[in-house]
Amino acid sequence: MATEGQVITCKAAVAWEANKPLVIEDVQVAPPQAGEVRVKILFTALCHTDAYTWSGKDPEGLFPCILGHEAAGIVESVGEGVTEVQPGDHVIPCYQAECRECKFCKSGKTNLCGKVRAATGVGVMMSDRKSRFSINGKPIYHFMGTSTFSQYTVVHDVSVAKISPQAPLDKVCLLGCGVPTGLGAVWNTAKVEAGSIVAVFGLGTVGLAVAEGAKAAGASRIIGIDIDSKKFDVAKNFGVTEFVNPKEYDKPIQQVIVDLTDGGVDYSFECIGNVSVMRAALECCHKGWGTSVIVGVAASGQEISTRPFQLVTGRVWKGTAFGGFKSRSQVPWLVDKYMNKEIKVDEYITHSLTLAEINEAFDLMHEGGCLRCVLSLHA
Ligand SMILES: NC(=O)c1ccc[n+]([C@@H]2O[C@H](COP(=O)([O-])OP(=O)(O)OC[C@H]3O[C@@H](n4cnc5c(N)ncnc54)[C@H](O)[C@@H]3O)[C@@H](O)[C@H]2O)c1
Ligand SMILES: N[C@@H](CCC(=O)N[C@@H](CSCO)C(=O)NCC(=O)O)C(=O)O
Ligand SMILES: [Zn+2]
Ligand SMILES: [Zn+2]
Repeated sequence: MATEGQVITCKAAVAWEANKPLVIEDVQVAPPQAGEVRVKILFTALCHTDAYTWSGKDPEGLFPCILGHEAAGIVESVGEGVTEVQPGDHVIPCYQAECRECKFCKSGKTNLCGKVRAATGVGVMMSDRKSRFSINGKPIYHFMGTSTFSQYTVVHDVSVAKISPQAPLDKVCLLGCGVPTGLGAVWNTAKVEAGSIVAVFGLGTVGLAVAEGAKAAGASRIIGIDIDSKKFDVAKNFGVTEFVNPKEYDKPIQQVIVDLTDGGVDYSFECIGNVSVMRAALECCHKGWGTSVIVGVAASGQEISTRPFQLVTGRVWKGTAFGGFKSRSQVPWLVDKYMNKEIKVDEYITHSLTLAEINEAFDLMHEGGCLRCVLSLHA
């Protein structure tokens, strides 16, 4: 049955309130307006940023909403003026847009895009500042411009990457967030050189992708730091060469790393979202040149601090969003790299469930053995 131009009623997981279990609801998804694309989501993974917003600690968190931002699907219909994708195209929604026209996109200095960010930060679409989701007439907010915990979603055309139709959507959904973030933090943000000593704080999906990226960049030592020793075995497969569990030391962890590395590491990455660890990650860097990249997302109200002397003496503090990748241009390239077996994806998937089991999937995220759980939306 043709659905183009019609309201679609489908299943979606709705976060009615912070921290309350998600509820599978029948949701009405309006047709895409000018510059918008309606996507049938086939597979979505869960990222810790979904859990963060759901927890109520995200200053941009609005309820009720449909979370989810690491997914893959097929274009169902497009609004007026959309030229770069058409129904049937295989796509990955991109929470970091790329319009190629705004001041950010044209700067050549950042992957951030300003075209739709003001709307996606308040859960609506740009053209009329309204949501395309509703339940019996009550609007439900979008999330990160993606809302992939729904069988159908509407995204801006600048927020969707067309990918190879050969790519398995149940795998490449991961290329919507965590894996590119880690790889890009190393390749684009830090620009790690061969022979570097690297420290990775937090060995979840993002930290393991940092390790994978550092190995590909030719790092000589990749030190993985995690308070869960169970992470260490699996981390070896992603390139981690040595492990440190801060719980096993009395000294501050930055001192432990400095002592292990003759003065500090060349590059460090914080992949947890803990502001004390962010400080340790900066302070374990080598005097004169060590660079620390903040990847983890810290809760509303949290602030970072260090002695300015740390920066005066040459350490550099940076951050990264989506690993600095330009989404629409580079996600298809990452998909091709996966298809050519140049980057891992399958190895990060530890669990597969259905949309109806989404609350169990969130519970799994807090267990050490879970990296990414992929949900099938139409099973
Ligand atoms: N900047 C971006 O664009 C971007 C993109 C994706 C995810 N993120 C953020 O990156 C972070 C990591 O995401 P993830 O999915 O890999 O999370 P995760 O929870 O799977 O991994 C975090 C790891 O950190 C470890 N850990 C927790 N506290 C620690 C401590 N004090 N010291 C050492 N290790 C500790 C945990 O045991 C776990 O292994 C999250 O904050 C997420 O929101 C940021
Ligand atoms: N609303 C949050 C922002 C959190 C944040 O920093 N998000 C990252 C992506 S995390 C993906 O898992 C990001 O890309 N930030 C840049 C942007 O949002 O434009 C908060 O305010 O804490
Ligand atoms: Zn994410
Ligand atoms: Zn732009």
